Amino acid sequence: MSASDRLGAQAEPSIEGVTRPRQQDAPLLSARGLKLAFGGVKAADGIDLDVMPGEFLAIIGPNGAGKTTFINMTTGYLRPQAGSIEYDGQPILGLSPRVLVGKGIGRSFQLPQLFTEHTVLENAALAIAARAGLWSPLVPLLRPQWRAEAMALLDRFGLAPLAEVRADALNEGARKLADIAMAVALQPRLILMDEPTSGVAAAEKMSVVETLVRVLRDAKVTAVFVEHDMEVVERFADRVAVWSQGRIAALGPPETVLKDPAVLRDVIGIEPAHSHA
Ligand SMILES: Nc1ncnc2c1ncn2[C@@H]1O[C@H](COP(=O)(O)OP(=O)(O)OP(=O)(O)O)[C@@H](O)[C@H]1O
Repeated sequence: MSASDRLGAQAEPSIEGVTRPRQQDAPLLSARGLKLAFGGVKAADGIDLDVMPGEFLAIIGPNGAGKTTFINMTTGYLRPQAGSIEYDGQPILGLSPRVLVGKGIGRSFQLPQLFTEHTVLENAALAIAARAGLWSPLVPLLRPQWRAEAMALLDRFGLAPLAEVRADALNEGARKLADIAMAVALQPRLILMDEPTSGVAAAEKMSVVETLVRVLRDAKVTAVFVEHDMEVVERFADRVAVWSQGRIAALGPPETVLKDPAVLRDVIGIEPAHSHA
């Protein structure tokens, strides 16, 4: 998918639906019995998951476990063969990514989807213009209010000093933040992030995560993120879901799940020190 597909897909203005009262403790996202097989590969084999408003839920698991498939199903890029997904109490299966963005479901990608020949500021302004339902490579920066909003957005992500830098000249940490800033420009209530720290140098990884967590918490955005770095999971996730062969093998707070001997062995690759042979 190209960067322009991404914004093109998000450019349609949202239609305000009738919101019905929700219980305080109702999940924002609720998946039940999701199944999807590619040939003989079961990428989802009965996924049940509730994500509560305001929580940060990390998804961990080995390569090929079906983590990205879950994000693709939730954001309208893949349709499961069985099961249901509700967002804010409403069924969303079959809705396009564009419609889901309008409903407040944002996403960032493993490989950032930026307009590489444009500056960071232009990228942000384009996302803001897309939210307004307008699309033109030139119009956004001609509108002073979009430029001002784009600068304010970049400032929240600590990217203001890089506003005039072309996206293809950014290091990976800044690129990831710029990508997430574009998703935040679309004002999501829920964001799904596929490996927000992959490729980011170890020295800057924590500051990248601290920045994005601060911005998302300030904006009261609920987050689901795929993560391979257990230190990041431990520090920033409220709960962890462990994916294994298309199923959720464990779910709970990091302090519990990351001590589970099976998780240590199968996901993190550490043999537990004391086993009951
Ligand atoms: N569009 C597709 N067509 C065919 N097979 C697919 C497709 N998408 C995913 N798969 C397969 O489904 C399985 C789960 O893939 P998925 O990308 O969801 O795993 P993952 O847990 O995100 O892995 P990774 O950590 O490597 O990104 C893999 O075996 C993958 O090859």
